[in-house]
Amino acid sequence: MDAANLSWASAPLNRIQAAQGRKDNEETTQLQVPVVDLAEPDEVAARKMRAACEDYGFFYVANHGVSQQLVNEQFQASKQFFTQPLEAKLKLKANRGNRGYFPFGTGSAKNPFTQEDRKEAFNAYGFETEDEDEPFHGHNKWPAESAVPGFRATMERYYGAMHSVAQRVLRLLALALDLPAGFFEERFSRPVANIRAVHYIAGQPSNAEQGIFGVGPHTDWGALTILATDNERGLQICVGSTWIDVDPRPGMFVVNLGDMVDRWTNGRFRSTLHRVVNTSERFSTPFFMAANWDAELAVLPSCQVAGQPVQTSPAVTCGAWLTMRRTAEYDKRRRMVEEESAVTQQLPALASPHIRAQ
Ligand SMILES: O=C(O)CCC(=O)C(=O)O
Ligand SMILES: [Fe+2]
Repeated sequence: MDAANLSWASAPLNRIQAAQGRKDNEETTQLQVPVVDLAEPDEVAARKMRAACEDYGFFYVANHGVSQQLVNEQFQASKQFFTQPLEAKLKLKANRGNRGYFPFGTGSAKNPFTQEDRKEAFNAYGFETEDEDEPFHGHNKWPAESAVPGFRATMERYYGAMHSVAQRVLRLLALALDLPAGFFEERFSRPVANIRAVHYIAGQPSNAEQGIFGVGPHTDWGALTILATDNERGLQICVGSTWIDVDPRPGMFVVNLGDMVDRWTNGRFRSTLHRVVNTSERFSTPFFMAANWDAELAVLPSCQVAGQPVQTSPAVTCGAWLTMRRTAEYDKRRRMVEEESAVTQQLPALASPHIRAQ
């Protein structure tokens, strides 16, 4: 390992501290999640992605190739879905497969230390199986075509577009790690991936001091998340001990890394704690992509650095990791989370004591 490789472990904090101390026209420069322009040559985009992944675990993507019309149609479809009477939505209530409808206040909080999230949501995956007992497997639960015309077709089209963006991001991510561009292809040949339409309810604003959130502080379980939001603010990420806003930017998506990339890279590329503090009604649609169900989450050889501890225990598969994170969520089994979860590793960084107090 050369000196340049050895320095990556301390690079993120150094860079962020430098950014915090910098003055620009007498005003302190605000920390800003960087933009990666997907139309730039691979080596340029990969270099920017590398810095963003080390410093923030978050970046915007511009020139991603998805039309604004499809993004708008998707939000229209999502609104139509949530406008249905609760009774109709409850017929699609999600079960073990994590597919279908998640009503407001029914245990969908991802962080066992906060109150339930102030949102309702709908999940559909890019694959279906006959096995309804296995977590994350089974059939999607679409509403009848007559109930929400065009919903399924629009969401499936949107899923396809997100999958294409994700594949481009994965190639750049491999280059950013000095690996061949196709390195991740095999691990994502049958990804556990889904779109999640989310509705943060009107009249249910967050209150961070009271531990009330649209989505409580959490890390994402998978490898990559590609997020579209409406124009309402709300997303915040934890950098050092500060929460910074990641506001909507026209024509761009927000991409963040999940726990799987954090594990593969031994923490070099971060799965960053984030939350939603919304003040009014808000719609967002994350696309979550985890690896193949049986992909191993062992640290990549190129990310094992002499002198750095390696996250080895236990070596898990993608499916085991997802199942464990979900079990921790639903059962609120704190000990399991404390032992295993990146959420807990980052919790001491939180400013508000209320979050842990419950
Ligand atoms: O709605 C957002 O802005 C982010 C949602 C999120 O972080 C999640 O669902 O994992
Ligand atoms: Fe998230």
